[in-house]
Amino acid sequence: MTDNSQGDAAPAAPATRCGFVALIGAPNVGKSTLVNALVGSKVTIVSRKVQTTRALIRGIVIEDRSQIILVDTPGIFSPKRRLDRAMVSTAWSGAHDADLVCVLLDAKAGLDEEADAILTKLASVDHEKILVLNKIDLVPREKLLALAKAANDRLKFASTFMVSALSGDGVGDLRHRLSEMVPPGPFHYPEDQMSDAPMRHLAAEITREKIFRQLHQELPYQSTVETDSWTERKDKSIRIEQTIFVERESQRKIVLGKGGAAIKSIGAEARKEIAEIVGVPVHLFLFVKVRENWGDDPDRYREMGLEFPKGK
Ligand SMILES: Nc1nc2c(ncn2[C@@H]2O[C@H](COP(=O)(O)OP(=O)(O)OP(=O)(O)O)[C@@H](O)[C@H]2O)c(=O)[nH]1
Repeated sequence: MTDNSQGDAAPAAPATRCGFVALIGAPNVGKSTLVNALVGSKVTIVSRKVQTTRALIRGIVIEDRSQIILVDTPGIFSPKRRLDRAMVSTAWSGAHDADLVCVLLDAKAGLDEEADAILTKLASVDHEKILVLNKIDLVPREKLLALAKAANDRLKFASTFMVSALSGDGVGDLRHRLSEMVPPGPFHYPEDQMSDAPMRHLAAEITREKIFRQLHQELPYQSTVETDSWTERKDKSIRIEQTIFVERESQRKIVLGKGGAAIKSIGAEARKEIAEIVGVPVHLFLFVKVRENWGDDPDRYREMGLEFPKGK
């Protein structure tokens, strides 16, 4: 890693920043509207269909020299059924993995039961948190100040923003603050891949899930999947190439299966699910590669949207 902050060598280019920001809020607080306002028209947002099933990238913002990757945390509500509880715990783990947490409250609804449950739960998340009061166009100023104070009394927030995602009011300030708060580091997504990035990432997640479902008893370590290319063809179908990385030759054989049976079935399931989401036919090509020590490579963790465990 290079350090541009000291030394008297030639002046370095200003350092970049990049980080994952988890958006947390009860249903209907305006998350989608805010993502659209933050991102602008640059990046296509992942289909709404998949929001309820897994945490995923909602949009990528470039501000100054920072790349801000907005991640969704689906299903943050008071879970009643067991299945819902499992889903919510996945969502919260998304919050733990992110670099920053952005908590959205509906200013009109105030600190209702759902908002209260979220604030309680957030007490166990160590990352810096930003409070965003949305829909300020619907609420008189005094009420906003009282709500900001009440929420800050409940939980320590690094900053509080009052915005209207719908009108765009206050959104620029929020974007700027996020760009300052994400940690220093290289962009995770090259700028020429940004518009595909959410879909590439989601497609890799889907394949990873299929591998896990089919092979978790045989594969002791988690493999990692990367989408190498995503090309739209003339007939509107999409050609996707992915590489599955494993650590040993023996694991490669497991992923391939007898006569390629395992990879064929993983590919068929993943292809079907990706095609359902994108709504056009998909041609999926999977490759399996042995890459020793990928578990020690910070980039692989980033691909998975995880923090590289420090100090090891
Ligand atoms: N008046 C007003 N309405 C808003 C604002 N932001 C969002 N809304 C409305 O609130 C409703 C819910 O917004 P969504 O962005 O779909 O909220 P969400 O449920 O958090 O998003 P998802 O979880 O992605 O479905 C929509 O009708 C929006 O138009 C705002 O700043 N002001």
